[in-house]
Amino acid sequence: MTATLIDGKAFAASLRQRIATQVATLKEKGITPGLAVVLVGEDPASQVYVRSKGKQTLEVGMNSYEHKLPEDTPEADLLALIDRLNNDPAVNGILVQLPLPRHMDEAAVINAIDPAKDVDGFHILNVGLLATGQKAMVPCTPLGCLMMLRDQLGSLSGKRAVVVGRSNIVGKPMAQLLLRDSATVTIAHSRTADLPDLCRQADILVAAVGRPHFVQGDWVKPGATVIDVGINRTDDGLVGDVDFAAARQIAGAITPVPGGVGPMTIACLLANTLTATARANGLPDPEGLTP
Ligand SMILES: NC(=O)C1=CN([C@@H]2O[C@H](COP(=O)(O)OP(=O)(O)OC[C@H]3O[C@@H](n4cnc5c(N)ncnc54)[C@H](OP(=O)(O)O)[C@@H]3O)[C@@H](O)[C@H]2O)C=CC1
Ligand SMILES: Nc1nc(=O)c2c([nH]1)NC[C@@H]1CN(c3ccc(C(=O)N[C@@H](CCC(=O)O)C(=O)O)cc3)C=[N+]21
Repeated sequence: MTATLIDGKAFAASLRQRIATQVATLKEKGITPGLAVVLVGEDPASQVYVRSKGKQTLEVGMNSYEHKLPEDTPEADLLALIDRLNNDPAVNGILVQLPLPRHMDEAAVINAIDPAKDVDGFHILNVGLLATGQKAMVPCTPLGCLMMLRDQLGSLSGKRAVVVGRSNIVGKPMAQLLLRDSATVTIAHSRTADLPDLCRQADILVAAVGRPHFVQGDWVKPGATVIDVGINRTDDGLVGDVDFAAARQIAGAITPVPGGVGPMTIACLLANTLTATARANGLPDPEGLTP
């Protein structure tokens, strides 16, 4: 039996459709959500993401504001731009593309964003709200993974989940969301002992490592749901962190790369922008877009 393919591209398209409908309703009230994306430097991969984010933002009926700054921009200039965006009522969401140039203090920049406009969910206030089970802005990649897992499995309660990777942008918030849904969660990383054995216990296996084909087919529990967050550019094109060809023979369901988590990340960014806009206007959270 080969695994069910979890079609992130189609899931994201239907999510964007729902978002577009809700944006249209807001516009009737005279409210147009606005998303500002800030890119510092010339990284070609980042430019691709920023372009597709901008395009999809417009497609759902939101306003898109792009700010491209040169690589050698002083940190103070970036902080001044963030301050302007924080105070601009047309801007409901702010995303500063990471990684930042080495001369900048990433934490200081992220924490300068108004937490209510922090559509990445990286601000320490949002991290703390998520960790304590309060209403937060939730990081887009883990939120997209959660939506696909719930769609695939229904309840996650009591399932054993292993998250490989402990970054602030993927691994840790993914673990928080799984825990909130009452999965039994283990976070693995580069110092984890017996990683293959640990992975073999997982009903839900999330790979966010940044190494092409790192998770082997025989690390997968038969029937498990495998979420591949990895985006690795190789000579064979874009590949994930999971040996997809081998894993799909064993898993119950698996996300492909491309066409899995990536498109859901961008759709969830639009979802968060809509949520931030609703909250800024004292409206209830949009249906089905928050965890
Ligand atoms: N699809 C999408 O929308 C997105 C995809 N990504 C992709 O996801 C991947 C992960 O991203 P990100 O979390 O930012 O990456 P980081 O580099 O910040 O974190 C990688 C994690 O993997 C762990 N790791 C590295 N080597 C090993 C190993 N040999 N065994 C076990 N664990 C290991 C590291 O452990 P340690 O902490 O011990 O060093 C670290 O916790 C990347 O491919 C990235 O491109 C990222 C964001 C969004
Ligand atoms: N502040 C910030 N927030 C982020 O969310 C953020 C970031 N910085 N820096 C970079 C990473 C990476 N990331 C991706 C988004 C979409 C795809 C995506 O749509 N991928 C397509 C393929 C696109 C292609 O072909 O290159 C897919 O997987 O099908 C991938 C990766 C968001 N990130």
